[in-house]
Amino acid sequence: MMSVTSIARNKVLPFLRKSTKMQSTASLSSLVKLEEKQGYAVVSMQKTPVNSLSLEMIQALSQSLIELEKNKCKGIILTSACPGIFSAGLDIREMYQPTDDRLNQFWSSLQTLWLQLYGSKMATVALINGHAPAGGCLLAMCCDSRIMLNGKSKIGLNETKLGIVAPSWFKDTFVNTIGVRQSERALQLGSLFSPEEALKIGLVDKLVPDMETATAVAEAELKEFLQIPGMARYLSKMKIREAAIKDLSETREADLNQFVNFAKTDAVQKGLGLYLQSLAKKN
Ligand SMILES: CCCC/C=C/CC(=O)SCCNC(=O)CCNC(=O)[C@H](O)C(C)(C)COP(=O)(O)OP(=O)(O)OC[C@H]1O[C@@H](n2cnc3c(N)ncnc32)[C@H](O)[C@@H]1OP(=O)(O)O
Repeated sequence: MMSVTSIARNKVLPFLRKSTKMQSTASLSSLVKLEEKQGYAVVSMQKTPVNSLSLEMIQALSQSLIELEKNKCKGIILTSACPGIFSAGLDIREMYQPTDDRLNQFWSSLQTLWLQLYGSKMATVALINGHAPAGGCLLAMCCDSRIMLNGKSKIGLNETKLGIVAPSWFKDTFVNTIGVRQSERALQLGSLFSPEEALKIGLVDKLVPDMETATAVAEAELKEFLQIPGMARYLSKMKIREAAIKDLSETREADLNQFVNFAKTDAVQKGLGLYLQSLAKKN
């Protein structure tokens, strides 16, 4: 089990051997763990307690994908090392009373991560071993297949419950995954689905009863994708995803401005503040 940086230093993974410039910041490397398997990698988010997607976490994930792709890794299983949580979504503290510079970097890095993961040439399986609200759900939907641990966890785009609006590319990813009607309803209601409900609407592809089974099922799923000739598989995926990817690629600046202006409004700041308080009160 190694961090991005330690893998590069020790030159352990075959697909990381040609590694050149690595993100050297120790804080990034401690957030994502990479494990070598036969021909693929397990990418585990390990930002305790809930894998909230802070700027550093987003950049660590991005850096991991860059290195893996650069070194010809064919597939990944994206999962979490935090018990009961896949990812709590965007780190709300990044959006609450932010500095302009940090907010810009945060959103721009998220755009980059989405473009990388949603358009990845690698085969990608999300092993959703816990809650996956909002940005957590988005990460999972960027993958080619989703295996979810059955139980009490919830998954969905719950942005409206925080008084915020999922941007177009979140919506596009949702629509491409579960269809227009389900997305329209779930986006408005900010629905969070149980694993059984998520399976029913196609938000996840398979449920597993425990982690031992989960790992085996995720590996088998990834291998099924990897058996298909890589270029044919990738270009087929792109036929579904390329319109959304092209759209954000061409409108990044406008999307960034829209997000920054929206996030800084009094109404959004008030809503985020109250939401953070409600999370804190729970404890
Ligand atoms: C215009 C904007 C468009 C972009 C839209 C945004 C997309 C997003 O992703 S917004 C984030 C949405 N996420 C959520 O609504 C999830 C909020 N969290 C939870 O519901 C629960 O924490 C969760 C079910 C994930 C886990 O529950 P527990 O295991 O009971 O943990 P706690 O609730 O006690 O949380 C522990 C600790 O983490 C802090 N936390 C949780 N989520 C976030 C988050 N998203 N960002 C930042 N911090 C988060 C929580 O406050 C606790 O902190 P402490 O009290 O300091 O321990």
